[in-house]
Order: sequence, then structure tokens, then C-alpha cells
Amino acid sequence: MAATTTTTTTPLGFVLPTGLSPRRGGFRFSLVRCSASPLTSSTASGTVEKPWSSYNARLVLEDGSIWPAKSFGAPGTRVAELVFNTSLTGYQEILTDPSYAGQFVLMTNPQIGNTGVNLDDEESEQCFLAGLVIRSLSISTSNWRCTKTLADYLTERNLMGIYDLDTRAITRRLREEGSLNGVLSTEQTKTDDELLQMSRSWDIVGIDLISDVSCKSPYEWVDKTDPEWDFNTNTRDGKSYRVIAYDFGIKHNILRRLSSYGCQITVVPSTFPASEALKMNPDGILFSNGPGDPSAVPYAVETVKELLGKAPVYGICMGHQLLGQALGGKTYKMKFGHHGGNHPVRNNRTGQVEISAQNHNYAVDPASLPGGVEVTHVNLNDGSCAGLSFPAMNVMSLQYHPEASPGPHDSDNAFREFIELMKRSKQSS
Ligand SMILES: NC(=O)CC[C@H](N)C(=O)O
Repeated sequence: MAATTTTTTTPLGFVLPTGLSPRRGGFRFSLVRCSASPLTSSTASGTVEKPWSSYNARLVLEDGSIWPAKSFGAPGTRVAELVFNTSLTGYQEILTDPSYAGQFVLMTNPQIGNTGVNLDDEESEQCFLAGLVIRSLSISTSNWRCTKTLADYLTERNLMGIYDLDTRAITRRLREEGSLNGVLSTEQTKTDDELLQMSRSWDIVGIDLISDVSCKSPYEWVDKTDPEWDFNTNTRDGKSYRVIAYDFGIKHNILRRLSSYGCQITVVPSTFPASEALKMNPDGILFSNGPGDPSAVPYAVETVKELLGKAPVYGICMGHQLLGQALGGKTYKMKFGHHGGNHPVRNNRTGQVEISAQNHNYAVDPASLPGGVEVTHVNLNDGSCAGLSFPAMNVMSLQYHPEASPGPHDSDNAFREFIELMKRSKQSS
């Protein structure tokens, strides 16, 4: 699809917008329908075939591009921020990762759905993301753990999914322009202009998305990683540690890994008072992953501040970003973030490189951090901060996902490091 800047009627019969001003300046694209193939062709009899007549959905991006697609999930109209994920597998974990609230996820892997879905790969009770965008929906579903097709799963969970659009072209656009807001719709009564306006009048920045996904009351977590799937078991010391896990949108696999390492876990809501947490006399506190803008949740940063120095703490992704702020640093929005299972990270202390699973659109600015806070890990793709430590207060955090669900397990040792931190702190008290 070639980009066009004309503002008249296109050869496809599409009327380009007049008087629409982009939410952010500088878009190179006007409202234009994008497709990999010509949309009409004449037959010998003179009738016009309409190959797009089976297209019953549209993705309209805030840059004015329109992507006709086919729906394979719930009908409706949703606005969200579009991000791309480069993981080859793990779409079910992605669908149930609460950190994707407020986002559409576009999978760059062209074929999705071939393993269906199963009962064990859920990362939370619900699908929190706004919709799934894929190139091709597998025509067959085949896996020994499969209990349902992806399409049935999405429909049951009232989640939108679209396929048969040029996901490579959209990914290139996101890489060039940065993250884009968009509207996904199956409603034919809504005009393209309406959907475009919707995408331009919405913003994920500055919104607290944590309160929608966090649990409402504390609960105990006991499940471990299934022994058949577990690895790295020889590093366990057989001791038990009492951990409070702040749920900012926690993934089950973080809890499973902590449990497998011997932690007795109480999961608490994002608004749980620090004073109550301390009354439970924890050996350590975990701040979980979670959706949205970390600078939009000052109440969570306050809680983290109150807990600093009182027990060893471990932050993962959103938890890392909250810790960064609690230590005096700032977060910023990245151009298009990191979402995938193949990000190289250097551990500055050992010099070793881990291939990691990542999912974030914000990062901690290392220049904003006070003295004594050490950047322990660096993302080798762009040099951004991927891990922090503040030994004086027994703080460790990672911007990425040691629980790696989906993803490679190179970083699993971070859970052992948290155990060591708790152990040392216990011995010295
Ligand atoms: N996985 C997460 O915790 C995401 C953190 C944060 N919402 C971001 O996008 O950067």
C-alpha cells in the first residue's frame, strides 16, 4: 500500500477527510484505506467482484490509515493503543496478561491460533487487552493440550479479534511513527471519520489502569509451577519465605515461580496500606507488573516509598517503574516499547547476556536516579534501563519478565536472587 497525501476522492471511492487535525502533529498519512491487493476487479460479464465483501471489520489508526479486516471474535467498537508483539508463541498468555489493558496487540508472527487454547496457560482470570490483531488465523487447531479454538475463546470472552490485514506494513508504521491509538470496529454504521475522531480523542497516557485489573481483597497463593514443567530446581534451599505480592495486574506465573522457590504468598490489592502489609511481618515484598502509565499512579509510588527499607523488595516491570519513582527517578514513554520474547539484556554485574521476555511501553530514565541506585541490567537493543538495585535498602527490580510466560527462561535466576536477598536480610536482623 502506498501512502498518499491527497485530500480528494481516491480511486477506491474513498473520501478523504477535510478539516481533521491529528491529535499529535506530523502524520505523513491522510485517511486512506490500506490493502495488500486491489479491492475491485471486473469480470467478462461486466459485473464487479468485491473480494473485500467478506471484510466485516476495520482498524482505523490515528494517523488516518484504515485497515479492512475480518472479525473472528466478539463484535463491537473499541478504542486502544496498538502495540506489536514479536513472540512466536504464547498468544494465550498474552491475551490474559493484565499489563495489556488499554492496548490492542498485533502479533508479528503471521500465523496464530494453530495450538488453540488450553486450561493451564492463563496468566489471569480474564482477558484484559482490548483486541487481538493477526495476519492469518490458522485453519486447523492441533495440540494435545488444546480444549478450544482461539476464535471460540475470544467470542466467549467477548474479546475482539481481527485477521487478514497487512500486519507487516502496520508494524513498520508503528516502528516509524511510534505507538498509535486506534479503533477496532465491526459496526458498519459507524463512518471512518467517526472512528478516526474516536482514536484521536483518546489517550492512554496519564490514566490509572491498575485499579481496573488489581484484585479487590487479599488472598493466599499456593500453586507452584507443575513439576513436569519446572527447571532450575537444584538452586532451591528448601526454606520458606513469607512474601506479600502487590497486585498491580499480576501474572500467575510470577506467583507460581515464587511459590516454586519456597515463598508463602499473600497477594494484596494495589491500594493495600503499607502499614497493614508490614503488620504481616513479611520476609519480602513483590511489586508486580501492571498496565498503563507508571506516572499516573502516585498512590502506588507512595505505598512503595513507605515500604522501602522495611523489608527486601523486588519489582517486576510496572513494579520496577514504581520503584524507580519511589527512589527519586522518573519514567518516560518509549517510542513503541518492547513486546516480545527475544530481547537481549546485559547483566552489568556478571557481563552475561540473557535473552528475555519483555512487555512495556515506559521505562525508567537512569539519568534521573539519585546516587547509590545502580543500573544492573541494560537492554542491548536500545541501551534502555532494564534493571535496578539499591543495596542500602535491599531493593532489586527488572523491567522485563523473569517469569517469562511466554518466553525464554534465562532470567529465572532473578527469583533465586530475591530469595538470597530475603535470606541475607533475615540473617542480619
Ligand atoms: N508489563 C508491565 O508491567 C508493563 C508496565 C507498563 N504498563 C508499561 O507499559 O511500561
